[in-house]
Amino acid sequence: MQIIVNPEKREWAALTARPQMERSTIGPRVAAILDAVRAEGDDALLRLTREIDGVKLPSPAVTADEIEEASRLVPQELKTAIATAKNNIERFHAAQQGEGVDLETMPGVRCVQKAVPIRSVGLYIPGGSAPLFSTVLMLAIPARIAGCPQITLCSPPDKQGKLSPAILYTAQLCGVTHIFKAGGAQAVAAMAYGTQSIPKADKIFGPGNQYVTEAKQQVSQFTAIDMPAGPSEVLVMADETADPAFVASDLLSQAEHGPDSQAMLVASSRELAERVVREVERQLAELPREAIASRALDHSRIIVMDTPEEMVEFANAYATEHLIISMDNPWEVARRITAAGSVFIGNYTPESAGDYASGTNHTLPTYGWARSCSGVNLDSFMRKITFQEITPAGLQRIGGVIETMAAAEGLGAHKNAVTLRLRKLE
Ligand SMILES: NC(=O)c1ccc[n+]([C@@H]2O[C@H](COP(=O)([O-])OP(=O)(O)OC[C@H]3O[C@@H](n4cnc5c(N)ncnc54)[C@H](O)[C@@H]3O)[C@@H](O)[C@H]2O)c1
Ligand SMILES: N[C@H](CO)Cc1c[nH]c[nH+]1
Ligand SMILES: [Zn+2]
Repeated sequence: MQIIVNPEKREWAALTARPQMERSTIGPRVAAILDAVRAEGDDALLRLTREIDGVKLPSPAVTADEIEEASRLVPQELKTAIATAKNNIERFHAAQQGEGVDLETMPGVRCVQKAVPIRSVGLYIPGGSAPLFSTVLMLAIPARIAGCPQITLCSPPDKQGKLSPAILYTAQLCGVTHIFKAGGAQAVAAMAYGTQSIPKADKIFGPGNQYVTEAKQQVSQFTAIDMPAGPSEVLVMADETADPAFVASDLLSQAEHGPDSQAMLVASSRELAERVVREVERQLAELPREAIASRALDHSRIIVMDTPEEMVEFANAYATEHLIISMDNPWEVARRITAAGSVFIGNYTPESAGDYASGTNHTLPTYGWARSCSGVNLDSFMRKITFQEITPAGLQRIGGVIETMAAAEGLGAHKNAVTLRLRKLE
């Protein structure tokens, strides 16, 4: 990892840049996939699955036998761990349920806001380089709590044409209603437009690689999406109170997701930075996904900054998916964070706790989208509808305001809609 000491402000734009595939390459490739699935439905989906994922399927649907077999194949220890994680994620997301709003803004003028679930949601579960069954928990649990009646899941099949037993088991456990073997941009297209087998979703959720993320952004003209949740990234802020081995393990835990992941360290001294580098090298050599992680580290960076204020400013400028604060008085530092997907406080809060089991959601904005987007949460699966009712006395109170404003905008019909009613009340 490259160490940069006290960079000038003008260098920050380059230092906060993400490794991205050329949009001019990936954009047209994804657009062609979307067009094919839109035009030909299941035929294109199965053809693309054969060409890209290298497996010939008779149908994208998962059978009842496959689901039953999956439950037998998942070891009890994993089922117990999934149950604990599910409980924590359910508790954190159920606690996000609001009371709704029902109040009189003026006597006789009642305004109500009510959350209603999205009818049909599509969940993308990554499975290219690792089947992320934990993502099923992160998406299906809030969808169920929100009350979404139709929950469709797509995930890429392996070379034997199967989904991982852990994905199938977790999907069943969390109340997913339709499960399909489809990955990448073609799966996003199938959920966006619907095919003969796959129901059209009103909103598509889930993380994925650059093809999946680009596809979600392209279909967002037709179907809502959660947010761009692309290749994983982490930024660790560390001072002399940090443990270099812990910091290295957190950087590597995101680097191992994919070659286009990015792990950033903002350190308070060069000495700390060098200790972390030594730890990264030591731990990396022992990782099963060493090759993937080391490619991600090629475009990862260590920035050394003199003051905590500068470190905070840089973290906010980077707007990372995951932010770890391994610094003295971490909550005080966290108070000044204005852009991050999810924040991990102190030396004993590894980022992987949020990936799996603490209760927070791991589907989070990447590429700096944390400046304007939230991660997936209960609200993501709802729409808020407003209602209003005005009594005759209420209209007599507010009517003049509406008439004056409508007249000032030159909209006579708007004004009349009030005037006619007020006359009737005279
Ligand atoms: N931001 C988040 O919240 C979050 C959460 C979890 C995972 N992730 C990220 O999700 C990603 C998972 O990626 P993955 O690749 O393992 O699985 P994936 O399921 O996202 O992508 C696999 C699919 O990509 C498609 N694909 C691959 N190469 C292609 C090509 N050349 N042309 C067209 N399509 C192609 C294939 O259809 C394949 O099925 C990682 O980058 C990880 O960091 C992000
Ligand atoms: N870190 C990923 C989000 O960027 C989520 C994940 C799932 N499994 C392991 N990690
Ligand atoms: Zn992770």
